[in-house]
Order: sequence, then structure tokens, then C-alpha cells
Amino acid sequence: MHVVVPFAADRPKTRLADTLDTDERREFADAMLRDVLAALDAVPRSLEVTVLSTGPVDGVDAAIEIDERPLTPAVNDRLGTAPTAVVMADLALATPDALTELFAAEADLAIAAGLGGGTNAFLARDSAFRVDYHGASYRDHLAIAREEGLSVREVDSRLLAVDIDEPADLAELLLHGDGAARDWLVDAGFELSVGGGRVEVVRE
Ligand SMILES: Nc1nc2c(ncn2[C@@H]2O[C@H](COP(=O)(O)OP(=O)(O)OP(=O)(O)O)[C@@H](O)[C@H]2O)c(=O)[nH]1
Ligand SMILES: C[C@H](OP(=O)(O)O)C(=O)O
Repeated sequence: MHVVVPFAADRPKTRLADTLDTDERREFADAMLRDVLAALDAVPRSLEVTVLSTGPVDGVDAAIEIDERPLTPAVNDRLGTAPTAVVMADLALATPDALTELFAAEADLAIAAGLGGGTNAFLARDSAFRVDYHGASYRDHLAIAREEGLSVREVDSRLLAVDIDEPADLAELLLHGDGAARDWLVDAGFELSVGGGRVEVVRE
């Protein structure tokens, strides 16, 4: 099975711009990518993993394809051969078990929602599926599957739902992560702030 991991190497994680500077955002994004690749590497089935990146990536043990086009056309170009999975590079809590559950689903489309309406991962077993990312893409992807007459399995996974986009997501990573991205945050001086409401992060 082919697995595509999209990665924005230029200007990654802009929604964290108030929290991390440009170089830090790239380092942090690289660490999350390494975590996702490590989780895929530990899935007990044969996967052919390609990082679909907008620019060069160093220090990862996977095939890299550079494609400077926006996310949707770049991914759609890779969906001609089924089965193909797409797993976002910012799923820093993804585990081999959570990914294995997604990959084991037998529907034409197995799909895992992200917080806030996005699509964090899917496996298309039918080449008629195509993506239309951004906005409420999860809803749009279900509609595309319906238009194409595809069977769908919605995979309910907290660990695949948490994409690290916004400062509040950093608390989830400090609470539940155990990989390179969590280590990067700790080394950068982030820690949990436990008050009366939701746990937040603060930087020393
Ligand atoms: N190849 C490719 N990957 C992208 C592109 N845009 C985003 N990605 C990746 O797709 C996944 C989801 O991206 P987003 O959360 O929408 O964008 P982001 O760059 O990570 O963060 P923001 O700038 O805060 O939106 C992440 O793994 C990104 O690295 C793109 O234009 N091309
Ligand atoms: C790419 C986009 O990611 P989000 O902006 O939801 O993180 C989506 O899943 O449609």
C-alpha cells in the first residue's frame, strides 16, 4: 500500500506564528514529520511511504517527492493508483495502532476527521476518490465519496484527530505525546499550565 505524507516545507505552521518564530516552526514541523514517519514505520504491514513536500527535507528516512503545487492538486495527482493512503505530517499523536486500524478498514474510503473540520488521514481503496482540502474538508470528502458511490468507514480516533495547528493543540501534545515533537517542545521551554479550565501551555 502506498502512503503519501504531505509536508509544507516552506512557511509551515503559520497558525503558530504568535508562539514560535519561523525557524522554530520549521524545526517543530520537522519533528512532527519524524514522529509520523516513525509511527508508519512501526505499522505491521508493508507500506511504501512517500513524503510529498513543497521543498527539500533533511534527516528523514523516507522517499521525498517535491511538488510545489498547492495541497489539493499535489495529492490528487497521487490518487490514481489504489489503494493509497494520505496521512498528514502534523499528526504528532499518531500511533502504529491507530494507523493500523485505519489501514485495516475494508471500505472504499476509510477516513479520519481532524479537529475543526479537516481531514487528517484516509485510505482510498478506489481510485475514483479525490480530495478537496481546506475549509470543512471532512464534510466535502464524505460528499465526494457519496457522489462516486463509494462505501465509507468513518474511523473514530482521538489520536488521529489531533492535528497540531494552534497553540491549544500544543497542550494535547505535552499531555499525550511521547516522540520527537513533544521532546522539541520541552527543550524549547514549553510546559503545562494547569489552572481552573482547560490545561494550557506556557513557555519559560
Ligand atoms: N505538499 C504539501 N503539503 C502541504 C501543503 N499545505 C499543507 N501541507 C501539509 O498538509 C498538512 C496539513 O496542513 P495544514 O495544517 O493545513 O497547514 P500547515 O502548513 O501545517 O499549517 P498552517 O500554515 O498553520 O495552516 C500538514 O502535514 C502540512 O505540512 C502544500 O501546499 N503542499
Ligand atoms: C489541509 C486541511 O488541514 P486543516 O487546515 O484542517 O489543518 C484539511 O484537512 O482540509
